Amino acid sequence: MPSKKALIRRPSPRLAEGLVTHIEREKVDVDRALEQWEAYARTLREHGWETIEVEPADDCPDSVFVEDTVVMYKNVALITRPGAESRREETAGVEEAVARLGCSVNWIWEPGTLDGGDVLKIDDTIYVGRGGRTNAAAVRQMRAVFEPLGARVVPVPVTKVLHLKSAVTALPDGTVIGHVPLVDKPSLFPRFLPVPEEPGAHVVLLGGDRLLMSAAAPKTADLLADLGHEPVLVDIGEFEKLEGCVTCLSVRLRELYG
Ligand SMILES: NC(=O)NCCC[C@H](N)C(=O)O
Repeated sequence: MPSKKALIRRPSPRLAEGLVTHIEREKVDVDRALEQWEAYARTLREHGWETIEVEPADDCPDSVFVEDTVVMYKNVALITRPGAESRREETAGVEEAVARLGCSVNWIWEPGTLDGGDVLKIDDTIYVGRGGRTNAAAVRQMRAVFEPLGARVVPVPVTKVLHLKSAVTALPDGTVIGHVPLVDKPSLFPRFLPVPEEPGAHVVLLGGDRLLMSAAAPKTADLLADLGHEPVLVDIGEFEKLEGCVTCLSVRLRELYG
């Protein structure tokens, strides 16, 4: 049954200690981040999404990036085992939240490691980035969980950025978009549209033609608007300093029952 709920998680007061892997560390303004997070959540609600706050994890600096802790397919939640050890404690609160919503719950087990940011779903195709955070054992485990439900799991290499979805996401019609210098192999995707800015590669589908995007990608917003989409821009600059993007601040639950 279609549902429009989105998990979000309030930033930790320790946000500024979050991990940085592929970019230079910059000072994060935690108060500003909180304002940006509130505006992000408000935007989801303004576009018809009921936001559900996962219990905050104040000791986990990266916990606001809730997308990395769970992957949804239909009403089945796969609780991840994050590739960075410092993020492993984030999953407990998320597991509780999805169980309370009536999802079936599965887990990635050791030696598997998986970050939700490495998972891009386009209908029943689930692309998984095999990069710094996600390993082959997790790809096999994900196959075992989701393929019996009708999915096809397609692993793709990720070497230039933190996560697959740091490099590419998909438009409502399934076209994959990405900033070419950061995409390992654009030809792996059946339809690929290059975008001119790195943050332009990240869209969250709000419904209809509406695309939630970073305000840091104005040229891409113009390009996509010119193609008939409706960009909705949010400033998430403090999270971008920690390699976050619009996708990682929420998990949309689109097929819950009851
Ligand atoms: N899915 C995402 O894009 N997550 C961003 C995670 C950023 C965080 N600082 C990390 O390195 O894990």
